[in-house]
Amino acid sequence: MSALVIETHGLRKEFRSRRGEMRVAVRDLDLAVPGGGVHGFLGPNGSGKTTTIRMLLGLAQASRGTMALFGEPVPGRLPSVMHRIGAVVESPKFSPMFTGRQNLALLARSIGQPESRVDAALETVSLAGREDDRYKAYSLGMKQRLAIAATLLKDPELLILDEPTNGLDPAGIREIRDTIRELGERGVTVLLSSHILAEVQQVCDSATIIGHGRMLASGSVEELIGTSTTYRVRLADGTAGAETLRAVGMAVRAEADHLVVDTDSPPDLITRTLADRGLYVAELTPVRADLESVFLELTGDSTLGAGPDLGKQADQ
Ligand SMILES: Nc1ncnc2c1ncn2[C@@H]1O[C@H](COP(=O)(O)OP(=O)(O)OP(=O)(O)O)[C@@H](O)[C@H]1O
Repeated sequence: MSALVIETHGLRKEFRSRRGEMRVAVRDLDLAVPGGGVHGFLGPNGSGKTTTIRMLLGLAQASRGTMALFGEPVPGRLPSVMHRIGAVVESPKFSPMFTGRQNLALLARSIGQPESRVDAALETVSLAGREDDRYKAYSLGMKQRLAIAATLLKDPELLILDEPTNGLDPAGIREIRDTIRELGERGVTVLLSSHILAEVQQVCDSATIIGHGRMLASGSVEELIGTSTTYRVRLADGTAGAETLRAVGMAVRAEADHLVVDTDSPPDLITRTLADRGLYVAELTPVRADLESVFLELTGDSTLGAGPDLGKQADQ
C-alpha cells in the first residue's frame, strides 16, 4: 500500500459553460499528501481547490486522471475507505433548535457510532462548556467547530477541510487553527485548503500550492514559504542598529528611514539586542510575505485566480 494518504495523477476537471465554452478548473494535477500532520492546499480563490476535493470525495466526476486515498483507487474503492475519512466541504445541516451535543448525539446514532464519542469530539474542538447551548445561538466559529466535531465522531485518519476559517472573526480563526494543529499533532492527516498564506505558514507542516488548477510547488512549508519573519525596524541611529543586529546573525537591509530585518528569532530579541546597546526602537512591525509575492516568485505571474480567461488559456 502506498505511504501517501492522498494521491492524484494527471487529474483534470473540465466544465462546460452555459455558452458552451470549455473551462478547465483542474489541469493535470499530481497531488501527493503524505500520512500524518497538516498539509496545506494553498491557492487563490478559483484555483481549483474545492473542485479537487469534491472529486476526491466522489462529489464530482473527474474528466481525466487517477486518484487514490490510502492507496485505494477512488472513486471506485471509496466505500472501502470512506469510514477513515472526515470532511467539511459544505456547511453541514444541523438542527438550529437542538443543542450542539444533541446534534452530535443524533449524528453519532445515525452513522452507527457510540454516543460516548460525542464528549471527546466536543472537547477536541473546545466546545465543552457550550455543548448545551442551542445551535442557533452559536457563533459562526462555534458552528464551524461543531462541523469539525461531527467529522471526528468516526475517529478519522484523514480530515479534509475546505477553507474552514472563511468568514470567521479573528478569535474564531485562532480557535479553528489551534484545533487543526492539535489534530495534526495527534497523528491525523489533515488536508487544509486555504487561500491564506499566513494560515498555511502557521498551521501546516507541508503544502501544495496551486494556481489556475495546476500544481506550482509542493514540499515542506519551510522549503516553500520559509519560516523566518521580516520586520520593519525604525530607530534613530540606523547604522549602529544594523551593525548590532548583524553581529547577532540577523540579516539586515538598510532602507531610507528604517531597517528590514529577516530573522527566525522572536521580535523581542531585536528590541533587547538593540536596547542592550542603548539603541531604542521607535517602530517594530512584522512584514508578512503574501500569497501574491510567493506566486510571483513561482510563476512570474501575479494573476492568481482562474480568471475570466480560464477557458481560453493555452492548455500546455
Ligand atoms: N459546477 C461548476 N460549473 C462551472 N464552473 C465551475 C463549477 N465549479 C467550479 N467551477 C469553476 O472552476 C474553477 C475552480 O473553482 P474552485 O471552486 O474549485 O476553486 P477554489 O480554489 O476552491 O476557489 P474558492 O476558494 O473560491 O472556492 C473556477 O473558475 C470556478 O468558477
